[in-house]
Amino acid sequence: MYPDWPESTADLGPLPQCPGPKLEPFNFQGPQKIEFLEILGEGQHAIVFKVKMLGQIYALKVFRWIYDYDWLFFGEFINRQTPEGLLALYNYVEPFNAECRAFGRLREAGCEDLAVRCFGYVLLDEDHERTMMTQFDLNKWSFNGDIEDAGYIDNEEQRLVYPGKNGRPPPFRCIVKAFGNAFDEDEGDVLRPGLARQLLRSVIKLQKLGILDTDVAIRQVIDNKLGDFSTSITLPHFITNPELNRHLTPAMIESMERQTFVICVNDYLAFDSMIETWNDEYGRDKGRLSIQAFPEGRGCRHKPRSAEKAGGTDIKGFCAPVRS
Ligand SMILES: Nc1ncnc2c1ncn2[C@@H]1O[C@H](COP(=O)(O)OP(=O)(O)OP(=O)(O)O)[C@@H](O)[C@H]1O
Repeated sequence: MYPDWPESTADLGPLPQCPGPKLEPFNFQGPQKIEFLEILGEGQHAIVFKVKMLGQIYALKVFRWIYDYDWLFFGEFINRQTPEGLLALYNYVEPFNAECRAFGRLREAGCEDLAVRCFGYVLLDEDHERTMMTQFDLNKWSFNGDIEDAGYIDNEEQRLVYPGKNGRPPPFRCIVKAFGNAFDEDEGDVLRPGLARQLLRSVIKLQKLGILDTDVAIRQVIDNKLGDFSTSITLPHFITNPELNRHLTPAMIESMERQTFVICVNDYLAFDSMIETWNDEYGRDKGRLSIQAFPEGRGCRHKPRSAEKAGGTDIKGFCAPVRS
């Protein structure tokens, strides 16, 4: 299921292998060569390194092996009996694939300037995996599951749950992005009206391009742009096109229709929430912002909707069918 070890660059095709946008491999113009320089940061889904490749500095996002039951909260629907049931989810909602699809859409639409630039994916070869692990004193648990569960060695090693050929653990999946400055209020970065307006315009444009759930938050801003799409939903997707996944029941489909609406609204609520938080923490010293997605902000005074209030389903997931 995970991409297997390529025998040559000819084995590297666009990913993920499902209908919709895809990301091309990074072109090393020869054998893979990566110089790891430092860790830039980490999040739920990945550890991000500053690297040098072909004489240029990039940010290399190395994805964790997120537990399948955590794939956008779809885990409990995984039909483990058939590889096809798993793939129907994996290709769309597993964080590496979700991010490949969003960047693939930006590229095919000629809108790459809307977000942090992406230069393709990389499957780390064995030598580079060894270098990365030893140079930064990482181990297999550093990448297992999400950031909260990563260190618990009593959990199963997700990387081995779906091994490649001959039972070998599959290669690490990475995405190459432009190296930039992460927004940091502690370093004096200020959320100015111009930046706030630009971010709101980006959310609107991303939705028009069929990229939803873009995790709008100030911590995501790199060089004044959004660029973390590891939980995003890019159309066509089984959430909006249930015919793409024949394992869905009518109750799930009904639930997903409602959730699609909630997710679209939530991108804007997240924007208003970001502004409100900024105003609360820095408004007095650095100037209050009045830019809002909804009239009066926060969805006409509605807070982002919680799971139960959204109709018995989780806000980001679609786990519980509304009627069952
Ligand atoms: N292009 C970049 N240039 C510089 N630093 C970066 C870049 N991309 C990511 N980082 C740093 O790495 C951190 C983690 O990256 P990112 O948000 O993409 O990971 P994630 O696991 O998807 O996060 P989340 O938990 O928010 O989903 C960022 O907060 C930022 O500090």
